[in-house]
Amino acid sequence: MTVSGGDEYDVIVVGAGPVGENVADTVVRGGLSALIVERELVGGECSYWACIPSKALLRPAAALADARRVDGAASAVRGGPNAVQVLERRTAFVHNWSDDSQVGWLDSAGIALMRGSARLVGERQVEVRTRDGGARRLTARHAVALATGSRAVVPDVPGLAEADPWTSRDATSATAVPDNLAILGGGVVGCEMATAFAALGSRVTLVARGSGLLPRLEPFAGEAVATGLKNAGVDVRLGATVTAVDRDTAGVRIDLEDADGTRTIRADEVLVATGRRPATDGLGLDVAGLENVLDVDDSCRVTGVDWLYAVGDVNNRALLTHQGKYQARAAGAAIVARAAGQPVELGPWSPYAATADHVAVPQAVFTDPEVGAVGRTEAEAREAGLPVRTVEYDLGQVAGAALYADGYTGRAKLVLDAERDVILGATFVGTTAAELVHAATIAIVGEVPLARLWHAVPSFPTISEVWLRLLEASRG
Ligand SMILES: Cc1cc2nc3c(=O)[nH]c(=O)nc-3n(C[C@H](O)[C@H](O)[C@H](O)COP(=O)(O)OP(=O)(O)OC[C@H]3O[C@@H](n4cnc5c(N)ncnc54)[C@H](O)[C@@H]3O)c2cc1C
Ligand SMILES: NC(=O)c1ccc[n+]([C@@H]2O[C@H](COP(=O)([O-])OP(=O)(O)OC[C@H]3O[C@@H](n4cnc5c(N)ncnc54)[C@H](O)[C@@H]3O)[C@@H](O)[C@H]2O)c1
Repeated sequence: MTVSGGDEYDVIVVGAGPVGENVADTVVRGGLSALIVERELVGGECSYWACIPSKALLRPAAALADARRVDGAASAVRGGPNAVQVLERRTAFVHNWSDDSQVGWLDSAGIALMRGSARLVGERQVEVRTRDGGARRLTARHAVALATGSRAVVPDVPGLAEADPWTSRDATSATAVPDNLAILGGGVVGCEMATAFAALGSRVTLVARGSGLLPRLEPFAGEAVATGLKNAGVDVRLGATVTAVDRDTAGVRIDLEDADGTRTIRADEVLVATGRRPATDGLGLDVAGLENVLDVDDSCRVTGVDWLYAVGDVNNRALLTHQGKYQARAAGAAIVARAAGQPVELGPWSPYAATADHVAVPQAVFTDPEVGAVGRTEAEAREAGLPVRTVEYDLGQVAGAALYADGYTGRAKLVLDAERDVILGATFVGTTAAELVHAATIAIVGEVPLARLWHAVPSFPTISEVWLRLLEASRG
């Protein structure tokens, strides 16, 4: 193989997902040159196989459910979503898996693109294997930023890998709806895909090994989502371990063990939704003296390697597009400042530090009911040794919620620092509840005292009035 090259850029970014794009954009805006290397599609997992297609699959059923919850509108709703049209709408949102428009954006932003698979081959040296079988050697004058994302984990269950399981990629790019779908994993992917495929007509069995769904969130969120899934016809099996999987001509056979003993379920497809790991295989990390775990500081610079950054899913800090893009803005700003020889202060809330990763990561889960959460759960706050008190409120008691949906059910909870009287965490569960989270994010990041929040008056009659009720409850 011939290695050609000699090209130099100020910054080389590996991976053109949302995070890599934002690192490159930030450094170019800061006056540096940048090349981004991408081996699949510009836009990454989020645009083509994750956030965008999953939300496109979920939204039609949510729109129908919204109408069904309002007397006077419900009678106009006949039947469920049209699966063929839903899949077509999803395909339109992912531009039929073409990245032409995102390539156009890179061009307009002044970011160079090289298609191929990149790996580190020396200090600030990257080799790109191009699709024509060639290889190019590139040099970064200032920094290399790894933004290679994450990969679905397929657990070591006998027969599972051989049974050709779906990962989230297969689910979000499905061209047909399986009659029977088994889902392993009760986290965000498992719950969202169970919601989507049940609405599209699959008989879904969701197998979770823990005692509840969405185990990283407040327990009441997982309980409400489990109830919602059961109401949608999903067979939710908690505390279940998959012991073996086998595929034959009739589909997939899954052996389970739970509190009631052993049993076998059958499905046309099995979706593995048991978490993700950083995509570092073949990246040449050994060249920088690194193992496969990338430890970074708050500017996302890799510990001990001053020219290397790891940003977004690949650093495993927060596997979310918005948080990865936030890291990208901090890392990009730090790269620009360091290139200019300016001091980069990484104290809390500096423009170069992704401080919010530690205290205020927001997440919206698009199940029915929706979940919006930010900051610490009560359990996390207690584990951190913080002085905790909590307030909760029934969202159905808020006038705006009652008007929004007949018989609205939902709940809100604030985790408070009992000494500083500031918010540490917030969780909202209910129809359209994820929209309530950003107010909590602002309060946490701003460390706004409850006494001052009292003056932030929510409009009547919006669901946001839950904030007033929570503050009233916090006054005892
Ligand atoms: C089903 C699903 C739904 C999700 N929904 C949401 C959501 O609603 N909201 C949310 O915030 N997050 C969501 N996420 C998480 C979100 O998708 C990720 O956090 C986000 O994609 C991370 O962005 P990234 O740029 O770090 O990585 P990616 O989007 O994975 O992009 C990495 C890019 O790097 C490229 N690459 C990798 N290795 C190399 C190499 N060696 N050379 C060249 N290129 C390489 C890849 O091809 C890819 O294009 C979801 C995830 C899943 C699985
Ligand atoms: N709306 C959103 O923001 C959104 C949507 C989807 C995904 N995501 C992101 O993608 C990431 C990955 O999602 P995910 O759901 O795959 O991971 P996850 O970590 O949220 O959940 C994985 C679940 O699988 C379980 N599990 C692990 N190994 C298992 C095994 N061998 N058998 C049975 N269960 C097992 C875990 O206990 C956990 O409950 C998340 O961290 C999330 O941040 C976000």
